[in-house]
Formats: sequence, C-alpha cells, structure tokens
Amino acid sequence: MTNFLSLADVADLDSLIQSGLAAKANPFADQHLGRNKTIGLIFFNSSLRTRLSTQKAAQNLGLNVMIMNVGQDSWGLEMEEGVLMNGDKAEHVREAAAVIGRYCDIIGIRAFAELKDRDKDYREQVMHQFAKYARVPIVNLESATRHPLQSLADCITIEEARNTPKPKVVLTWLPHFKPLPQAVANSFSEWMNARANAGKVEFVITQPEGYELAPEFAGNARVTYDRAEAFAGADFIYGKNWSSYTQYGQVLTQDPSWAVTMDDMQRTNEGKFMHCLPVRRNLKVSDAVLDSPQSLVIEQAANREWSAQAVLKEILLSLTGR
Ligand SMILES: NCCC[C@H](NC(=O)CCC(=O)O)C(=O)O
Ligand SMILES: NC(=O)OP(=O)(O)O
Repeated sequence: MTNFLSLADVADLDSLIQSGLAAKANPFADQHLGRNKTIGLIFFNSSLRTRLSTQKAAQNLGLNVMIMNVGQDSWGLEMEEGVLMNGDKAEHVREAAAVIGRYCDIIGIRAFAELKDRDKDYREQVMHQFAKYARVPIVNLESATRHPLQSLADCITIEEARNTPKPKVVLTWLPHFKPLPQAVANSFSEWMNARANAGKVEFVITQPEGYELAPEFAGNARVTYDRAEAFAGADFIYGKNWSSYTQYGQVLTQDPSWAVTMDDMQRTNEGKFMHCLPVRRNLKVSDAVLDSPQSLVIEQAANREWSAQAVLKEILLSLTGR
C-alpha cells in the first residue's frame, strides 16, 4: 500500500481487518517496522480519536511522531495554483508539502469539507495537493468526502461483535442543527457496500428525503425513507448526521423523531448501536442508548488504534520493500 486515501487503496479488505484484529491481540509484534522512521500528522480541523489513536498506533510500530495543527501551529496554507498570494495564507502547499515530505516518511492529513462548493470539496484538493508535492505516502485522517480509517475500525468492530454470519447493518441519519460533512456516511457506505458485495453483510441506508448520498457512495445499498422498516431486525444501527448532498451543505430538517431511542433499539434484533463520535447526547441519540450494553461506541473508538496500526503496517512494509 502506498497511499491510504480510500477503499480503492486496499488490496484485500478481509486481510486488512484480520491484521487489525491481530494488532489488537498483540500490539507490539511489529515494533521494529517503524524504527528510525517518522510520521507527520497534519490537522486542518479538530480531533480527539484520530489524533490520539494514530499517534498510539504509530508508536506501537516504533515510528517517531510529529503533529501539527495547520493555521494554529503553522502558517495558513494556500491550496490554489497560480494565485496572487495577497490574502491571509502566508505559505503555499507546494513548499509546505515538499518540506514536510523531507522530514517525514509518511504524512497523515485531516481536512474536512468546507460545505460551500460541492465540486471543490468532492475534488479532494488538499489530499491531492499533498500527495502530489510531498512525494511520500499519504494517509487520509478524514478528508472532504471520506474517513477510511474510521470505516476500517467500523468493519473491525462489526466483525468482532456480530453473532450471525451475515448481519443486517443499517446506516441511519440523525438530526443536528449544524451542517456536518458527508465524509463519514459516504465512507461507511462505500466500505459496507464492499462487505455486502462479498456476502458479509446486508446493508440498508435510511434517511429523510433530500439526504441522499452521492451516487458513487450510495452504490447498490438499499435506501429507504421508512425508518421503522429499516430498523426491524437490524443487528447494527450506525447513526450519523450529514448535511444534504443534493442541496449542498444545507440542513433540510432537524426532525427529532430521527434521534435514536431505546424504543427504536427494541425494534432491532437486539442490535448494537454504533457512532464514530463525537456525539451530542439526546440531540442525536438518547443517554439510555449510549449508556446501555447495546452501545458499541467506546469499543468502536478503541478499534481506531488497530485500524490505524493495520494501515501503517501495510505502508511501512511497502516502504521497506517487505
Ligand atoms: N471525525 C468524526 C466526525 C467529525 C465531524 N463531526 C463534527 O464536526 C461534529 C461537530 C459538532 O457536533 O459540533 C463530521 O461529522 O465529519
Ligand atoms: N471519529 C473521529 O474521527 O473522531 P475525531 O474527530 O475526534 O478524530
């Protein structure tokens, strides 16, 4: 694996999931792999899990870790080519990425959607500019349209917690007053469609009208506006808010009946509740659900360490020629 930007960079998803589970069982088995190598983690947005779990995974592999918050610790970075830089951005990504690439063997980048210009967000300019100018492997720590380290942790969590060979997994939209990116939902859908194509899960998306994901991410998933029907018999309920893709970046409804409650969970097949976190209690999901044994959110977040470790291991193996 050279870059980890999306599912397309994964040669064998089953073995990557198994590699995450193996890292969980034996975290320090590969601590020699990263010796004398450095990873830089570059954040354009806030983070708790991604920052700490990726740092921890890198340390488990013996990597040195440097972390930078762009615009707070560093200069603001210009991403556009050929512009007169007379605004608030003091440095161009051409220099910044090239320089960071000289200090680091691997670079992780978090850069959320701005939710103003759909074409611009879906072009993934920040990831592509870094990949072009840094000349070292790039790891997506949540980009404008995807969050693959989260999706891999989600696959690991479902693999661990399932008690049927082909669980029913439901992605359900949750209410929020703020417009949030589509990245987590897009990515989860992309990865679950792959799992469904491999016969590993049944995948259903439920959302209010107007919240349809981009066709390339919804793929062949069964989409229903009938939330109760989607929840019936579900083994996993994966909650997430996202803003509209079709009316780009807009909040079309805040209908509180889409928040997940214990009544909803009782319609499932003793289903487990998942959320990538952070989650706003009682706005998106009730205290009772989050505090019940049906909630997997802490285990899911813990699995971020093992998803990052599986990915960094693959990249280190390709850097060292195996
Ligand atoms: N990395 C996990 C999710 C990050 C982000 N959530 C948020 O911005 C929540 C902010 C809030 O609730 O105020 C998202 O949806 O993509
Ligand atoms: N789930 C997740 O990516 O969390 P952070 O935004 O805190 O990194």
